[in-house]
Amino acid sequence: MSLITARNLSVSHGRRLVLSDVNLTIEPGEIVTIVGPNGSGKSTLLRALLGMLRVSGEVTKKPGLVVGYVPQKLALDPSLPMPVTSFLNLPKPHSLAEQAEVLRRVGVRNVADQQVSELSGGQLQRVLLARALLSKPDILVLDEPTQGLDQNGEAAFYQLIEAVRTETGVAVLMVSHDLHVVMSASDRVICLNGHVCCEGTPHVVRDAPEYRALFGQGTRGALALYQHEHDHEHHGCTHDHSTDKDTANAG
Ligand SMILES: Nc1ncnc2c1ncn2[C@@H]1O[C@H](COP(=O)(O)OP(=O)(O)OP(=O)(O)O)[C@@H](O)[C@H]1O
Repeated sequence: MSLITARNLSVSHGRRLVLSDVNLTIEPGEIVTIVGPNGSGKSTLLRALLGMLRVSGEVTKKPGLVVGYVPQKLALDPSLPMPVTSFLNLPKPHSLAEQAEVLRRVGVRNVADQQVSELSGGQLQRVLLARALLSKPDILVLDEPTQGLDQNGEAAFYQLIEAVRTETGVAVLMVSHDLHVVMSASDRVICLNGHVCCEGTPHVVRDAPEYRALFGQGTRGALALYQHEHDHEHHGCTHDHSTDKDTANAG
């Protein structure tokens, strides 16, 4: 059974239609990335899929689905002492051994006693990932998890995500406002601009006219940083939105 299915999903903020008629499914173990310009509705789509917004259409989740959410930013008061080990116990306590194992897994084994507010950007993202993994999720949901990291940091983070997926079989749904390296770490990319412009494997989307109208070809170089081998079937783009080019804005 699919983990999450959206059918004819539309979302309005006030009177403004932000997402219209989105159809998608997330299957167990796959890495799906949503790309699109600023304001194209990526975060709205995530929140709608997570049941945080009123929508029209239908969102179905596998019964008992466990979601590990990795936020874009952490809203912690920096003046409050919060060692990593306490942070990992929110909302549910975990043994020190479990914590040590998951910190090791995400490549920050020595930060347990540090203050969360003193972590570097890359360390913090890994700690947020560790916390999400402690819930043993069926799906990790990440909203622009590498904001503020440089391109190498970004590539390393997505390689880690892929390694975790391979080890645990967790599905991954990520949002990015740009192509960068994230796309090549994905099995499937959904290009969003208020609606699904095109979707498919990274290469299919990269070559799709709808995608190029939004992003041009300037991000090709970043793809070379990290290539992911695809040995499964390619999905074609679903429909032609050549008129999108008139309103395209690379943000
Ligand atoms: N709570 C809200 N109330 C009103 N409008 C909103 C709200 N949240 C988002 N919007 C609007 O909905 C549109 C889509 O926003 P959303 O945050 O989903 O885009 P995004 O693709 O994630 O953008 P970015 O790449 O800049 O993060 C934007 O025009 C935004 O201004």
